[in-house]
Amino acid sequence: MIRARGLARTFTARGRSVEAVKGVDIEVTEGELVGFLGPNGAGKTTTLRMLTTLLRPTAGEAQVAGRDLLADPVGVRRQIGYVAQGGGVTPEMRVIEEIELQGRLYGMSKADARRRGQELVEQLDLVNLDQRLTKTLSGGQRRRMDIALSLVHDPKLIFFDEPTTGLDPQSRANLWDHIRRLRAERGVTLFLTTHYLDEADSLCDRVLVIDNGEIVAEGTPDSLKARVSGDGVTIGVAPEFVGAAAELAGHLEGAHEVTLGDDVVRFRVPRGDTALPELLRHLDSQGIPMTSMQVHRPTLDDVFLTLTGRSLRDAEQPRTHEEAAHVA
Ligand SMILES: Nc1ncnc2c1ncn2[C@@H]1O[C@H](COP(=O)(O)OP(=O)(O)OP(=O)(O)O)[C@@H](O)[C@H]1O
Repeated sequence: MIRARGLARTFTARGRSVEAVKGVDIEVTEGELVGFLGPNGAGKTTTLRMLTTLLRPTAGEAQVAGRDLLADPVGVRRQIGYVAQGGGVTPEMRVIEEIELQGRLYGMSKADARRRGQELVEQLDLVNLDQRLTKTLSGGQRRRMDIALSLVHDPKLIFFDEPTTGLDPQSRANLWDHIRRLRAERGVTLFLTTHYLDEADSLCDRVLVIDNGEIVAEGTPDSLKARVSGDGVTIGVAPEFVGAAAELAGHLEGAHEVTLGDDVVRFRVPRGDTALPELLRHLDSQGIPMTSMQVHRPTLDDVFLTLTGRSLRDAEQPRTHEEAAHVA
């Protein structure tokens, strides 16, 4: 569905060059739900805008939905849907009118646009909202309408730019359900950007991690997490036993990163669930009581930390609006 090679974009802002995307390769197969994860300013939106023909790459090439991005941008546009961040709608228009208008813009007859509008309001749970003015919709309802708009021409590939940014947890969960259903019921391929770790983890089949314009990792959320060297284990022991307990922990197979606290020992092992009983036996045999234990499975944040030395949360940088305003 998507095959990009060496896709790059450099911006020139006030004589300064910003390499927003530094030659990325992207492969997405039909029916996949792929997440593009990275901190603010990593290059996600720029990549998405290139793949959706809104921005011309400085270098590279891509096939998107079977069309050549550079040679046939109009063909690409016909095949894809794009749900932008806060896409523009007419505030004084009713939801159904907005969707029907979109159908008309795609060349549908009035009757076809009406039929399609009905289908989509049903599909996206907008039936009771279809006569509302678009400006009165809540954030989550608005996102559902944006999705309906992007689906009017029945695209097989849909791009979402940060679909749930700014939504409360309940609306986010609701939107995830809609996104999952889109894939299950319509078999569409989905490519979304996000800086939410939980979104990438629970929604996406596969995740591409981008940092500073480069893809630093890719794989299923589980395989990425498996690359982090093991589970994090924290055990509690009385302060006088910390040294001895750390020594025992350090001898477990594959144990590393052993650190000592006042009354805790932390370490990593390939499998926390099998290492803990073994450690418990060793502690018992030395008469050391364990007061607490915790196994922390690696998260995508641990993946990012391992790859870049920074936490994804710490890596969040405020966007340089000033730069964006001065594109040469
Ligand atoms: N029009 C522009 N002119 C100059 N620099 C730009 C422009 N657009 C983006 N950039 C810069 O390119 C880099 C990547 O930006 P991009 O918007 O692609 O990041 P992002 O990962 O989508 O971030 P966010 O999560 O904030 O949307 C940033 O350093 C940004 O400041």
